[in-house]
Amino acid sequence: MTGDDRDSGVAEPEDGRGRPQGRWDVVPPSGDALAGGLLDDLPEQGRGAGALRYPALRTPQAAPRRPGLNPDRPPVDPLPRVAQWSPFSQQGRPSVPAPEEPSEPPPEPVRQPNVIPFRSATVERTLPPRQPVQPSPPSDSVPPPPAPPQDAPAPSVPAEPETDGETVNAAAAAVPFPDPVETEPATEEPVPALLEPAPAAEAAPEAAPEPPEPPVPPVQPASTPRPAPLQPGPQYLEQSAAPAAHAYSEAERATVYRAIRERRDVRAGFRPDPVPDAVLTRVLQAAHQAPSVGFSQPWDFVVISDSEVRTRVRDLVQRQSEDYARALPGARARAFSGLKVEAILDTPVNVVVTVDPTRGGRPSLGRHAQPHAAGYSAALAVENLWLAARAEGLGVGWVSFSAERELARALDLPPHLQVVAYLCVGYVEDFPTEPELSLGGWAQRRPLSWAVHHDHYGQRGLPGEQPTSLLEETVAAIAPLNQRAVGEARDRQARMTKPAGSLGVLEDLSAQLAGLTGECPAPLPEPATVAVFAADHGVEAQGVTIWPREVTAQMVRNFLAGGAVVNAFAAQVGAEVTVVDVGVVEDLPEGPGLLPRKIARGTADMTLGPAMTRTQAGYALEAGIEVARDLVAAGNRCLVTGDMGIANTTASAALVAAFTGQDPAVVTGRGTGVDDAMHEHKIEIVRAALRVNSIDPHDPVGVLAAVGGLEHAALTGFILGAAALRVPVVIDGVIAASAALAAVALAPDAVHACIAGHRSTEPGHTVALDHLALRPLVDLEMRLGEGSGALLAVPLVQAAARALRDVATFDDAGIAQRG
Ligand SMILES: O=C(O)c1ccc[n+]([C@@H]2O[C@H](COP(=O)([O-])O)[C@@H](O)[C@H]2O)c1
Ligand SMILES: Cc1cc2nc[nH]c2cc1C
Repeated sequence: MTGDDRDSGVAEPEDGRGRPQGRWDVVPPSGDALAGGLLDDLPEQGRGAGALRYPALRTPQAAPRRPGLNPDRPPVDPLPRVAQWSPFSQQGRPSVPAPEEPSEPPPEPVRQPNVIPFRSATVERTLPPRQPVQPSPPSDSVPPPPAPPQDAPAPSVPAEPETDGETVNAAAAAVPFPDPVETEPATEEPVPALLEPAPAAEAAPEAAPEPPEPPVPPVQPASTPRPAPLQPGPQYLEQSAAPAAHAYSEAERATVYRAIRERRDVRAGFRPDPVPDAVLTRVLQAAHQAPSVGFSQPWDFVVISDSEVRTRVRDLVQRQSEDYARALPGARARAFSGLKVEAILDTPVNVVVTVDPTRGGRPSLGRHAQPHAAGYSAALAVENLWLAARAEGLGVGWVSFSAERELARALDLPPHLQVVAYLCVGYVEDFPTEPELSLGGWAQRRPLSWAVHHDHYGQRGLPGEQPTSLLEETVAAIAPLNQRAVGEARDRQARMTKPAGSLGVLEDLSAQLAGLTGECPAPLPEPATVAVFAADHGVEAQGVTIWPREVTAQMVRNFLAGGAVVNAFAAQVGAEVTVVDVGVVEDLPEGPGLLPRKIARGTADMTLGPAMTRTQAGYALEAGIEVARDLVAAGNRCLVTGDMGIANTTASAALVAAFTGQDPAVVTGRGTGVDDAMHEHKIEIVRAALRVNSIDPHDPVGVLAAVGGLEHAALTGFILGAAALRVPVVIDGVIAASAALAAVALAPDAVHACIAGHRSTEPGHTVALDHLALRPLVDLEMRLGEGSGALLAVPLVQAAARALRDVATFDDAGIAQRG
């Protein structure tokens, strides 16, 4: 073992299970092998048709291909496309049992009788009928929703409420979400973005008010006659039966929604004017009226104007933000340097909101089961303060760049109090029209529809809409390249100060980026981020790799510690690394950089039956889509695929064979480095898996479930998610390419979002890329995985976009064109 190996904590091939390197003798499929399988005990396993399942995803024959970047490209795949597959279930999502739990035998090869056309009106859903929402009684902790009178017009409410961190549309440059997508014919009409529309014109904030001369209104203003307090009991029930009885007038409701919509986390542009005591008291009163668990009112407000105290806090914050900035990769660091994180000394007053989690002592109604509820209550006080401040024309900035205990000490808080929020409060020159973080492209607002589920998590849709599955919705959003933008790119390339065609493949690439984003030139594909999907494989038991399964978890730890090749290459190209555990057998440490999305503790041995259930494959697909969504909403404009999973080149070979029809001998490679004998054996194992599982390439989810891995399914979702959001996704080696085959089988136009980062030495990779008609950008005889090859291609992708954006035309530069 080398010193490096020891450092990384990665076991060598002969480690752990006493398996000598080069071992190739086969463990024949047997009941014993099954008992040791990794398949989780999900409800439908081997339990027949009545149990929870994902119906087969099938579509009628694909429509003729629409024009892509290269009309001469061979059709990607003759398979019928996508389908109906529903993650809906009446049962909760099963938890992942501990590894030592005995697992059930894997299911029978999945047969799906209930094949239904995609988006057919006749799709049978398991959803119970939606009940009308009853108005809830007012209480201290649940404010009544303002139900509009049935016959009254709806109040002018923007399509979307707001959170902090924030919006999107104001800065077009900050919006990599799908925008104008043209199906033929080309049109200037933008296709609605996946993001919510901009707030209506009426939502535009007024000019910041002059700090008012404080005519001090009463602390409890009573602008409207107060209705008689409701009494509990029958009378109360009667009153609540009339839905509109307690609604505010339309104008009043519009004002409430306006304050919510226009609240901003303000960092800059504060005025020095003092906040009058009466105004500050009103705002604090609003905070103090917040709902709280068990009516415990666990907050205190420390109002700070002393500049010495504020300087102390500012110094703490500065130190933390410098540490944070140092850890950021390229494009993120540049964006962060332009952000103002605090206005501690720029505001006349700071307010610290604290929580006493012990307030009220023992009879802690509501807190006994949910100990965090005290902190949540204090956060509600913060929101009340924020809204009231907005109504008063005061800006508020929440500074969270300081370690809580450090801050508590700096503020001399008693040890039983915790800091919930440090707020900078003052009058402002202006309120930003959109959240500052979205104006700067740091993050984007997630559409409301992403966050609303019905009855069961995963049944998504706005109220009144028919819920759809994430896969269905994602596939439906995938469209061809925008031919207008492609044409503009080609036209511009012809006029750029370079001989025609001299940028070779990069010209195709920049036109693809323009067509994908619907903009010419396309926005620069940065920041880039690599998502490394990690999982284990039951087929590892068949002796198809020289490395023990435990290395998967060990390498994940290495990724998180920053010690792997993916970390080095990501640092080199300024990308962020996110590791996604979709199926590692071991428990992994919680912490930054790891997304815990474990669906099962590895797959079952695919030579004995399906590697996964359809449900597992479906959850993994969804996990991948959600990771893509989250990374794009977090401001990333270039996604990179990564993988880690001992034995996953075997599953990749099986997938490539299944989707391309090639013989296992052609597509099966040596993975991490097997010798001739083990290679022959590996080919036979792939053959066995394809034989045992009845493979129907027209059912991509079925293929993934039969011979794929959890990371393959998640990568498929990741690629589909990127394509739906019209963000480029750089494909790494054979694992990602086999997932791309599944993605393109589900949604043929997904290929337009794909950029082949490199060519791995695995033969199946070349077969897959040829099938997809993708040309790799880098060919360095690499075969590592992790996203390493794709990361090396990221600067090329960015250079292609930059050339189209920055290079002058002959006209601009006053250079005569030949001929
Ligand atoms: O990306 C590739 O083309 C590639 C080629 C060979 C090996 N790998 C990596 O090696 C591991 C699987 O190799 P094996 O031999 O255990 O199947 C897995 O973690 C992959 O990321 C990856
Ligand atoms: C050490 C090691 C590192 C890897 N990275 C991706 N796959 C891998 C497989 C092994 C064995």
